[in-house]
Amino acid sequence: MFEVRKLEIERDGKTLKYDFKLKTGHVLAIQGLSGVGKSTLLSAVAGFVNSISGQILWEGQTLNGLSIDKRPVSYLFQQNNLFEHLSVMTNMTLGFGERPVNSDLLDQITDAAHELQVSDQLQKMPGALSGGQRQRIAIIRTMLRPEPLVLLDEPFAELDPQTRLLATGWVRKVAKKYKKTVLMVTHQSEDVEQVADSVLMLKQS
Ligand SMILES: Nc1ncnc2c1ncn2[C@@H]1O[C@H](COP(=O)(O)OP(=O)(O)OP(=O)(O)O)[C@@H](O)[C@H]1O
Repeated sequence: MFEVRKLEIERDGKTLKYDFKLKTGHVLAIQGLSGVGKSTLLSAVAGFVNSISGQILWEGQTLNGLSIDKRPVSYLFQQNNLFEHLSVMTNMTLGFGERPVNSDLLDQITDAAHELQVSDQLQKMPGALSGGQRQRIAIIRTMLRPEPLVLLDEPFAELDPQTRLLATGWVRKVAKKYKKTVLMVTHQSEDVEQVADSVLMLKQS
């Protein structure tokens, strides 16, 4: 179980409040108006933003006070997900610990890249990719990393409708296969239907 219990965060002179539970292995879509605090919630779960009160709990253990690198979290930011000085393939394999990476992981990356139609991009530098290609690379890396809790901030924003359908289907499939617990910010109701088990609608308090 993932639980956010009476969490309060001060931002921009406002107090943002969160309180919800999500079953392990479920995908939650987070929606709400611009500025309501969707990205702030993901940042707090990852440990980039501190709360003034409340708890974030994963499998009964509090994450409050744990440093960013100790949290069981894989995070796709809204922007800047790739290191520009490293090839796409090296970017893909960051965060998996062992070097050289094992052949199972390479197979998973190759299969995912094929499915999301970015196989031809793996040997390039990130600067040579389109926004939508970068986004698919970042989605693959975030989903395949070993951490059980996945945070996706508008992961499909730069994709055309057809590619979006491909990517949403893939995210759902991988989330279920590897029992990932996913918090996904999205403005699109199609994404919610394709990927999510439930919806959290944030409102200004
Ligand atoms: N780095 C920051 N420092 C201070 N305040 C911030 C920061 N980032 C966001 N805020 C403020 O926190 C509040 C919530 O912002 P947040 O980015 O979480 O909203 P959001 O729901 O994700 O919006 P959007 O849909 O536009 O991405 C807003 O009032 C915003 O101005």
